[in-house]
Amino acid sequence: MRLVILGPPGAGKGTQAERLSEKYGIPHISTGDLFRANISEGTSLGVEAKRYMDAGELVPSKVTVDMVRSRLAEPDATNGFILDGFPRATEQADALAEILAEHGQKLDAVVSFDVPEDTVVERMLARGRADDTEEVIRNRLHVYENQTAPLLAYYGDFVTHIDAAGTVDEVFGRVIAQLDK
Ligand SMILES: Nc1ncnc2c1ncn2[C@@H]1O[C@H](COP(=O)(O)OP(=O)(O)O)[C@@H](O)[C@H]1O
Ligand SMILES: [Mg+2]
Repeated sequence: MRLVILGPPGAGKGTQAERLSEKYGIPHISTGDLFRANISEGTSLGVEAKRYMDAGELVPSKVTVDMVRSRLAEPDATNGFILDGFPRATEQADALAEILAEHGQKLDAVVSFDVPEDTVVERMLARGRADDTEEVIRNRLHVYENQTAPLLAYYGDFVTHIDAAGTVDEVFGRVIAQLDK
């Protein structure tokens, strides 16, 4: 299964992607996690990405797409993957379609986690990651509305909408009920 998870920051994409990865035996690929790993390892990609992440801005698509392209070329991703945090802009969605076409593949599903803004802000403040301060959160939500939300129209009827309010177990139940259809 080749799956993309969309939704605002704090919607619970990473949590659910982890569980889906276990259930379906396919890798959870999170661009945010890949950037954070690069930051801890002190790579030049990490140094570049950190500037944008600290401000709640998108890392430039060129470097992001290159990173995803090499990750998807790894053997564990040949039979499927769960993409979390990518694509985050329509040009990234175009790039993803191209990468998949190069492998003779296409997406099986795009799942959108729908959750009210108040809830995501609460969740992020509770999580307290480095980029989870109130000011950066505000900017990330703004960037989400402007650059990422248009992906819902981009994928149109292909999107499966999930109510992402509720407990982790409740949301997981809703996701697999849709995917197992
Ligand atoms: N596809 C992407 N394109 C550009 N920047 C990205 C992308 N994915 C992650 N980032 C950067 O990493 C930050 C954190 O992303 P992420 O961990 O996915 O946040 P969340 O889990 O709250 O949605 C983003 O605010 C952005 O700076
Ligand atoms: Mg996440």
